[in-house]
Amino acid sequence: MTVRPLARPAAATAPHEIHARLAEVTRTYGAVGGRGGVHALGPVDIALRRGEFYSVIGPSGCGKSTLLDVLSGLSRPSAGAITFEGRPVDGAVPDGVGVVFQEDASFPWMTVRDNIGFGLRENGVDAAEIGRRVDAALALMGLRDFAAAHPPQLSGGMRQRVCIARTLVMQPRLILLDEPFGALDAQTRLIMGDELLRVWRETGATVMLITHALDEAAMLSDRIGVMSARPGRILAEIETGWPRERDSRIAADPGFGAVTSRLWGLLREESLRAIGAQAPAGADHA
Ligand SMILES: Nc1ncnc2c1ncn2[C@@H]1O[C@H](COP(=O)(O)OP(=O)(O)OP(=O)(O)O)[C@@H](O)[C@H]1O
Repeated sequence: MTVRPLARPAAATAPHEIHARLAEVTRTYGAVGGRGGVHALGPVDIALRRGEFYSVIGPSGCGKSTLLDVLSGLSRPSAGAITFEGRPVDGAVPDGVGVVFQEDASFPWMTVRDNIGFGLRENGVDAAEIGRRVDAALALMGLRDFAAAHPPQLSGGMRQRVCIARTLVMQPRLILLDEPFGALDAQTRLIMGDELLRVWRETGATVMLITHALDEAAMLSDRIGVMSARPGRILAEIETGWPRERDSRIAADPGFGAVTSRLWGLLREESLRAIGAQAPAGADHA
């Protein structure tokens, strides 16, 4: 395990192809005339390497979702520059970027098959190609036997698989996930984490995962960006050094404890700061 502070010169990542980059990115909500508002994020610098699995952890309310929103193009940064495959990301989700959210975004009135093919139909892809891609996504996400079911007939984990499949059929080269397993029980989270690792390996996509779970970040990632309390900055980037062929059983690796303790060592102070900042005035005298 190595800790790479962001202050290192860019040459340190030279052997890696940079797939997406945030440079000096900040986001302030509700500022009027350059004053006031909530400074939610930054400045943040992240250089995502093509094909890596990168997770972001940080204290509650530090700006993790904001980071993902600006990187995806769903919202604009207040300052700084974002690029994907060398082109600026500016106010729209670029082709090649797929986003998965925590909340179940499946359409209950459509079958699983129609849910997964939705984006392709909207984009005017021809029926044969839709059929081919949906079949592949159903197989990849273990949903083949449920193609004709409707989401209300499925468990929470399976509904989230439908949402991931719906993103995968668009063949994203960068997959951004915001707490995708947050609503699931602990065992289902582990299984979904393994499925995500398999999808990552089989598609060769770059993945950025936002999570509040240290062990999830430690298990799944090649690198973990640790954020400060709001306004979130990247305090450190930790390389786990795991092999590409891995699953949740990596938690039994002798090095796993060192990764999680390093993460908690960085996060503990920040989490206390985040809670302190949210406590009502005078609460510590109560
Ligand atoms: N649309 C908005 N308008 C005003 N403030 C916002 C908006 N969205 C987020 N914020 C504020 O920005 C800060 C960062 O929010 P964000 O949701 O990005 O953090 P987070 O780390 O994802 O939070 P959590 O840990 O709860 O998931 C918070 O203080 C939040 O209240």
